[in-house]
Amino acid sequence: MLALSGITVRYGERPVLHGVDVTVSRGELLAVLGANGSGKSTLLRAAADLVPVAAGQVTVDGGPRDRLDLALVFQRIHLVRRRSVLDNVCAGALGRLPLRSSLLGFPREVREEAMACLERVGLADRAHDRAGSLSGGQQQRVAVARALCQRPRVVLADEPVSALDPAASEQVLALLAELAHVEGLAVLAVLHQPALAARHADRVVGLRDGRVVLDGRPDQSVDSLYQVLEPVS
Ligand SMILES: Nc1ncnc2c1ncn2[C@@H]1O[C@H](COP(=O)(O)OP(=O)(O)OP(=O)(O)O)[C@@H](O)[C@H]1O
Repeated sequence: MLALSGITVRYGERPVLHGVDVTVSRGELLAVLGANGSGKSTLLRAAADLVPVAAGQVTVDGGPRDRLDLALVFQRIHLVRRRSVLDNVCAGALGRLPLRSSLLGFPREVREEAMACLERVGLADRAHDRAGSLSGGQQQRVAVARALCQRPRVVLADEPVSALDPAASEQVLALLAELAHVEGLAVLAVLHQPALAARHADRVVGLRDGRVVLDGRPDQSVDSLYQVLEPVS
């Protein structure tokens, strides 16, 4: 389980998260919704240790978090476009490989594991194509495969479908839900689309001005999910 407890983040003097408590169980896809500036990305960055927290703590399965436990998927897809799809997925394993072996090319076991990750996202047939030749939705699925190849316990996805068309968005969200349900990962995804959250997430957290204002099942009321997105009057 990923547990964020009492997370407070300030940028300069300005508090952006005020003692936020959020948990994501293994096997669960949690969607975080909120208006622009409500603190969603900051929460994800705090979980990933990419921003200093003024107070609170982050644990994974009850212990201190290890960088390798957490795999990140971003809105802007960071693939090496001129390298093969397979090499990009292999890069997910870099954190656990000795530098020498990665400089010499990825070992066979890693390439086999990366291939299995590509099968998982339905792109094994594109393994030897240049990553840059894939569509945006396919590239995001490669980014998910790379995250999987890291063997994480937690996946943190920051607006993973914001740049994708509706069909590709559904595919990527369904894939993230499957990783949670089948692989038993804890998956936290920051989303802007309540309808997508309602269809795919197991639980939804709503943030408003750096505070949790909703935490529940996504089927409770899509209206209440939309209300979270309304700016504070
Ligand atoms: N590096 C930074 N330095 C200073 N202020 C920041 C920084 N990053 C974010 N902020 C501010 O913190 C607040 C929360 O930003 P954050 O990006 O977490 O919100 P968000 O909910 O993810 O927004 P969006 O939906 O627009 O991506 C905003 O007011 C933003 O201006």
